[in-house]
Amino acid sequence: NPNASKSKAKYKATYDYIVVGSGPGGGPVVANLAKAGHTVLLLEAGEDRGDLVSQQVGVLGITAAGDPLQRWDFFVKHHSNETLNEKHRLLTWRTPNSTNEFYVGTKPPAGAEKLGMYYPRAGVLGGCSTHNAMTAVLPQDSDWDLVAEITGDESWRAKNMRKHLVSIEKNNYVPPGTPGHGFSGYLDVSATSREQLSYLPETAAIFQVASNLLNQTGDILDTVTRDLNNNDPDRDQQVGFFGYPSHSAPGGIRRTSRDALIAVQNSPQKKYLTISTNSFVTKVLFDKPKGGAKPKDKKKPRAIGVSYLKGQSLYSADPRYKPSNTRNAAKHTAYARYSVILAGGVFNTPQILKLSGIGPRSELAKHNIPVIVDLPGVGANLQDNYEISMSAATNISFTNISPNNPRCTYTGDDIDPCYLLWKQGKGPYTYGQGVAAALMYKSSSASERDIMMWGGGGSGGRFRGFGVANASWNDGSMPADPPSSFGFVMNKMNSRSRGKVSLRSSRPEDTPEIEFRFFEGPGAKEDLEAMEDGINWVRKLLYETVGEPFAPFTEVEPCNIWLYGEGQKGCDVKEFIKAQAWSHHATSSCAIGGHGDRMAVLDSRFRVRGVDGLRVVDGSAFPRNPGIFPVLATFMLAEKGSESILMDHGK
Ligand SMILES: Cc1cc2nc3c(=O)[nH]c(=O)nc-3n(C[C@H](O)[C@H](O)[C@H](O)COP(=O)(O)OP(=O)(O)OC[C@H]3O[C@@H](n4cnc5c(N)ncnc54)[C@H](O)[C@@H]3O)c2cc1C
Repeated sequence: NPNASKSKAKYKATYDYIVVGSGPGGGPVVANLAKAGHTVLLLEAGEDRGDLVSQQVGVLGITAAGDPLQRWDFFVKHHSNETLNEKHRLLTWRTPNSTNEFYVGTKPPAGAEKLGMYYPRAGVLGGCSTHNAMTAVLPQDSDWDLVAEITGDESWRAKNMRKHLVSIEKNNYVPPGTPGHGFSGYLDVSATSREQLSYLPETAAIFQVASNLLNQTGDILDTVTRDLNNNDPDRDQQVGFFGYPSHSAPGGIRRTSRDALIAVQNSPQKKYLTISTNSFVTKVLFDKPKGGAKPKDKKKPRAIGVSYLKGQSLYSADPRYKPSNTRNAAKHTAYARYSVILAGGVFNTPQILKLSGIGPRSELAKHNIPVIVDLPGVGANLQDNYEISMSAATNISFTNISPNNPRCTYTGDDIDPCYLLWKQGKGPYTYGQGVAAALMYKSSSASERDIMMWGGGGSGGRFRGFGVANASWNDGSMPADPPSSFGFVMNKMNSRSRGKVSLRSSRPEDTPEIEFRFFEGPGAKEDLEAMEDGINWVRKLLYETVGEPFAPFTEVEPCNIWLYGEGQKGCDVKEFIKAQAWSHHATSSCAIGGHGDRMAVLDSRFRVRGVDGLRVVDGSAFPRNPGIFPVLATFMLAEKGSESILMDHGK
């Protein structure tokens, strides 16, 4: 870089690269840059809470997700239509006069402030990989191929992207040497086993019928070990049951992007790595060079560093936040010789860009933010998977015949018998996933499998979305499922809604406004039909195919007999899906796009358009929400991003 020595003198730049955020996008980039011998500063707003049991035991993710030491609370709108938003039974309100901070439901107490739908995120070292459900499923090949098609950059083709899985994966469930998998990377990937399902005889019996209904032959205990991430050319057409893969090591130990950083800290390259936690980035700093290396660069502003605040709980999504935290925080600046890389996640990366003057001109003007680049795509194109649950009460109870099946408290302490067993390498927490198998389904008009279902007997299908911790739930519209119930939760991939992330204010500590626009715009009808198709398939399975001893069934979801009465009169499945669907796999708010696309925020090498020295490498970069679960794709994207940065180093 011809400007490097000049910049160094002028700005006392101490790092080659600055990376903001340490989730599956940022964490591996930091590690790769340090491994390549470049000095790198990681600025992470949260703390390192790798010491917490809830981060170590994979199935305690839900405990970690509710923990004020780790969580960031966002409240979002599913729809632009407020009447529809108010129908969701998990709508959340702030209750200033109650012992609980929040109320969840549709009949709030007087004076409660409507917040929106709860949307969990993690504000800690390792980002959401420290508390997510660890489901590690590859995106469809067409998701990668799409990037190649819209940008003309053939390196994004699925057949090339697979090498990034191979390089990071430490696979624990296929025979060593299986093509298309890696066995010595930092990211353990394990899958559920036949043993796990064999302890659940009634669930296994229904799964067997479901498997046969999808023309899968063979014993269900064998089919639930199939590799969901296989390298077959027709993988994205394959339906039926598979093992449920998760980013965890044998014994149910969670693996995260934090592990990539720890590996560097334990290596000779640690001298290149500076991790600064409790460091909340507020703005990217730009230089407007008088003359660039090439004439075409002349007018491009260059990112030279960032401003950040140092201190704990500086973002209002942090439940421990107080305005005085931000007021009292020390202000810092750091400079980068080569590049600043934003990886703050799908909500924060567009927020940081906009606060820095990169975004839609009119929105920046509204908040009196000087425009560096008018980039209308920043915060647009927000996408997510839809989720809905389906379940029915059966005639019998579901059992668990495992010799190690105590009643788990999910507290991860010495009163939790499952944690005590886990420490000995036994019991349900060692499985890595609470569910025994993944079921892939292709709705009738889809060209590839487009739905994943997971669940089972007893608690199966009981998940209805995320509720914020410390809330009262006194809305009678959601009676508990009977213990005899069986069901699935459905994830619909590649949903066609396009939402947005906009600034609420120019204060960095304020969370942005997030509107998903579920089932709005082109493709909404097809998405609804696909989800209804999935529900109808489950109904066919339960009410027409599974017989004794389970029948008769009583529908719990979607057409709840307690809500709709005998015959479920008045229950419109599509209306139910529209009102009650939820999501938590958001991506694509700063998307890669082609040269002629004015909504493209990034080029295919992750460079922010219109400026130099600035990239985005996190879930917000995907032009299309990848597959059913985004995290494995984001880990791979981080490898691709690292490759681009290293190839361009010094250019
Ligand atoms: C409860 C839950 C369950 C999930 N389950 C699954 C699953 O099973 N499978 C799956 O595929 N996906 C799952 N996901 C989604 C998945 O974990 C995310 O898509 C993924 O972690 C996104 O990675 P990221 O790097 O883009 O962002 P994140 O993981 O969100 O990381 C962003 C990081 O940036 C930091 N940061 C943000 N702003 C700033 C700032 N201004 N300054 C400094 N640091 C900042 C944050 O603290 C955070 O550490 C789940 C998510 C949640 C919340």
